[in-house]
Amino acid sequence: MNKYTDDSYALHTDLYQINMAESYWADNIHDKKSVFELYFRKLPFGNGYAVFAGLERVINFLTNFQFSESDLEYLSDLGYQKDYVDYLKTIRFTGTVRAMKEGEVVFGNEPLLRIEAPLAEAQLIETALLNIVNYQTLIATKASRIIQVTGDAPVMEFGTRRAHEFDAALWGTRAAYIGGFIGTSNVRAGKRFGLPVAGTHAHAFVQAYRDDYTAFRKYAERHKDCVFLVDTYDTLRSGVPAAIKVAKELGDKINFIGVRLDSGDLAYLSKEARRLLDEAGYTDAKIYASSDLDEYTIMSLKAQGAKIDVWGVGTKAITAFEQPALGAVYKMVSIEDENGEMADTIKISSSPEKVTTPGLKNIYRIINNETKKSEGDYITLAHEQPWKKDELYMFHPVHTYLAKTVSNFTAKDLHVNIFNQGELVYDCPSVQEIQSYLKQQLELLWDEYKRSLNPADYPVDLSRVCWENKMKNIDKTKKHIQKYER
Ligand SMILES: Nc1ncnc2c1ncn2[C@@H]1O[C@H](COP(=O)(O)OP(=O)(O)OP(=O)(O)O)[C@@H](O)[C@H]1O
Ligand SMILES: O=P(O)(O)OC[C@H]1O[C@H](OP(=O)(O)OP(=O)(O)O)[C@H](O)[C@@H]1O
Ligand SMILES: O=C(O)c1cccnc1
Repeated sequence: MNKYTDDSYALHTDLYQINMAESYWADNIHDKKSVFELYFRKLPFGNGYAVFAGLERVINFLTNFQFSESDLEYLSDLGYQKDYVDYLKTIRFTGTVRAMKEGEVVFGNEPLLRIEAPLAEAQLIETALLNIVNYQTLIATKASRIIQVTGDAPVMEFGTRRAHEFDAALWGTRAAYIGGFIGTSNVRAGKRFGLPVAGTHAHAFVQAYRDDYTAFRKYAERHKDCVFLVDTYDTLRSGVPAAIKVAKELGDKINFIGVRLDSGDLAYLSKEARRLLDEAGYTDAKIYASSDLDEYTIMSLKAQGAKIDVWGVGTKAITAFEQPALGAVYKMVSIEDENGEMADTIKISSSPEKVTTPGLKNIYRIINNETKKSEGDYITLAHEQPWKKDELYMFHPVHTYLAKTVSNFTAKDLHVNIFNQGELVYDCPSVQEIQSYLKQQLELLWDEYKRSLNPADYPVDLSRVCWENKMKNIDKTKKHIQKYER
């Protein structure tokens, strides 16, 4: 039996964060002001955009950030000295955070969260923030990708049984809803987040009653809304005819919503099921389909003329099938120097995409006032005021010859204030509001960025000031390092 109570998330971190914080504390630099940014470099699934999710849980985590007595006891047992453990006991999150709203359409190299906090605090929260944002953003993006293919047809989330354990099912379901799914079969997620819950029934129900007709009849005697699963024995000879028979017998006593197909050739079976339902007069009855569906299968089924009205998607959305992780990172961009001034920091790498962009920054979406479409995103140093400019010169930060001048634009600040020196200053919207926010933001994007196959590259540019500052820091840091090279 484990003697420690699992009663906080403060240790939901990598050991090296605790060790680094210990050195900062021992060296008395733990309270130095620092700035970190959380961002990913590459869009997942080859998609043209991603959907930011995870902020609500990040807020919960930071609000409650505190080592519990059992955390401290465990750290003591691991061998950490009493004076350091006593310091950890006092730690709370006292930083300032700006972040994208959940449901924001985001791209590579964009600061999704900007954390200004005492160095030790900023370090101790890194792992949990990445853990939350990486997963939820990945699932919201996968869901949105599926929604781009299904169009107006509703998609239900069915993935809990295949999710990577409880937390992934719960928060993944929420993320899928943000991405555009209309509801979930997970009842706990419904209760917790106010998501619509719905469902049909399983093959076991038909097996329990031995035949389709008896099973559907028993189901209908107790449940008004009926979607009958018709593929347990023989979809077209037994399942669909039994559904029609029960619908006729019970008439207005039930709301015969339709049937669900879960195996076989979904294109053929859906067309035949449609024909049988229409011939029986049930032209409004819906055909649900599930069975390892994802955006590719759905696209193919639509191309085959499948008559499917509602899609049930489980495994491949909740597990982010194809790409198991989003590679978001958390990088220091600025730290207080010996004189109490903020100084830029940079990480240089032989791969250009891994070189960080130094300084406290903001990010804007540049919206063309005539087309109402976005021209691209524009990252500036915090003191810049792009909204005051009449013209903006936007250029690719690596291939700088790719450039354009934009006029008559609105610069929308993509960050909102979340914490101000430890105080929460943001009201989390409901999941329904987040879902509709995403829909509105997608309207700003040309279709070329939204297609699932080979989408166009969306511009994420640095202002000239920000770009020049980055180049200056690369030179300066190289010179500094040369002094230590042998
Ligand atoms: N007409 C179709 N075109 C393309 N893909 C299809 C079509 N019909 C079904 N599929 C997909 O093909 C796969 C078929 O799955 P699989 O062979 O495992 O069996 P199944 O018919 O679903 O039966 P079971 O789940 O009982 O094993 C699923 O991913 C399904 O979504
Ligand atoms: O296919 P997914 O996208 O994951 O959707 C959820 C699946 O869960 C249920 O199947 P079940 O667990 O009974 O097993 P099955 O795959 O054999 O139908 C349901 O009938 C779907 O097939
Ligand atoms: O309600 C359903 O049809 C359902 C729920 C979970 C998994 N598969 C299907």
